[in-house]
Amino acid sequence: MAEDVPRGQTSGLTKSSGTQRRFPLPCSPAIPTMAKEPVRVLVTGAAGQIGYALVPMIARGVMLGADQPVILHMLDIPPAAEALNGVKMELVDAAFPLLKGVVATTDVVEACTGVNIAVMVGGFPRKEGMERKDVMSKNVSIYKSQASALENHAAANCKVLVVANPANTNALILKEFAPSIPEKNISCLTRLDHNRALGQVSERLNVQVSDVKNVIIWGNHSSTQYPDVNHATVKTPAGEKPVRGLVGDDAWLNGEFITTVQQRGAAIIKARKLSSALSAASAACDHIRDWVLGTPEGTWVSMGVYSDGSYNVPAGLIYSFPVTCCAGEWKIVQGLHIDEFSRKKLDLTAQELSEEKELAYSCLS
Ligand SMILES: NC(=O)c1ccc[n+]([C@@H]2O[C@H](COP(=O)([O-])OP(=O)(O)OC[C@H]3O[C@@H](n4cnc5c(N)ncnc54)[C@H](O)[C@@H]3O)[C@@H](O)[C@H]2O)c1
Ligand SMILES: O=C(O)C[C@H](O)C(=O)O
Repeated sequence: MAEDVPRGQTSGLTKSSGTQRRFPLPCSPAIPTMAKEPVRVLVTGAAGQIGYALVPMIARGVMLGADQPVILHMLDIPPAAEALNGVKMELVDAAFPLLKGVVATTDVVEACTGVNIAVMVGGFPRKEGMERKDVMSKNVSIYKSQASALENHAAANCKVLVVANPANTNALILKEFAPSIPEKNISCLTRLDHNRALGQVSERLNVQVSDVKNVIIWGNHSSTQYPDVNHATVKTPAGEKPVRGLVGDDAWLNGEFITTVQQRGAAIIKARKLSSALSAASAACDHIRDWVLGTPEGTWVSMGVYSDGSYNVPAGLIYSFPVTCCAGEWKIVQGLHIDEFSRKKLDLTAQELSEEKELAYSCLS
């Protein structure tokens, strides 16, 4: 595989018995620490706007940690090859200490070879006035063909995050056409919606967003998603308090709050004439970081994962659930009370996902 290691980025490293050791530097601890092996991270659609926001975050350690070296694999299509090369040039110019190599290619096999993490952003974004279903036929066929490249060439146990819309259904198609990738390794991004819900609560209560936790996004990354605050809390000097009690306005929480989060993607498109990018890239980092490094004690996050029938969500859909992560594995949070209002919303978004699944298969036949 052609791989360029940015000049000067291996200084201070030497090979010893197949492992890399760091020379003691003036400010380093007396006992030299073992440098970690680089993790290979694939970003498809890397010349696009999410890609442009995402690759520097990964190279800076936002996704995998400040001590984790990475090798970036960037894929785009031939018309974007020159722009992709420009992104690669900028990565070299940024001299990121953690970045140990860059593979920039339009060859899907080269891009997928040996990757440990795959962030699938490549595809056609929704434009103003388009519904997500309009981008379905273009995108599901991409995910069908990239499924086999990942299945055959990625590292064993590669973790896959699908960002491109329709994210849940693209992830489902990828799963179905890559049968040897364990279903627990395939997910889609609803962390952006989760973060949007945290942001709305924090603005409404005028509290730090980092003090709000355990909102839930149920279902599809679409306008049928259900942002649920029934179990969410805010850290206060007097302990953790339920969001519902602190807000004290059920009409807002059951109405405007939900529609604001559901429609936030469309609102960004209306304002920017482009879909969200920096927040999507940041959420993709949050998603992978928590999956790989674990969620904090007592905190859950939302991930689109393969339904096992929990909460009576039909099995066989990629559906967003509250999950906790530990040792690289996610687990759906069980036993949460679902009231009648919520039940209807969980079912409605499941219904849309079943319809999308049918439509996706009809686009592929
Ligand atoms: N899940 C989420 O929360 C979320 C949020 C925002 C955007 N999105 C979606 O993410 C996707 C990317 O958005 P963007 O704004 O970066 O779009 P963009 O058009 O700026 O970039 C997409 C890139 O994908 C490339 N591409 C197209 N087909 C490809 C293929 N077969 N293989 C590899 N690359 C390919 C394009 O050339 C382009 O560079 C869109 O589908 C968008 O709707 C999802
Ligand atoms: O809604 C969209 O198409 C854009 C994106 O998925 C978003 O949520 O910002």
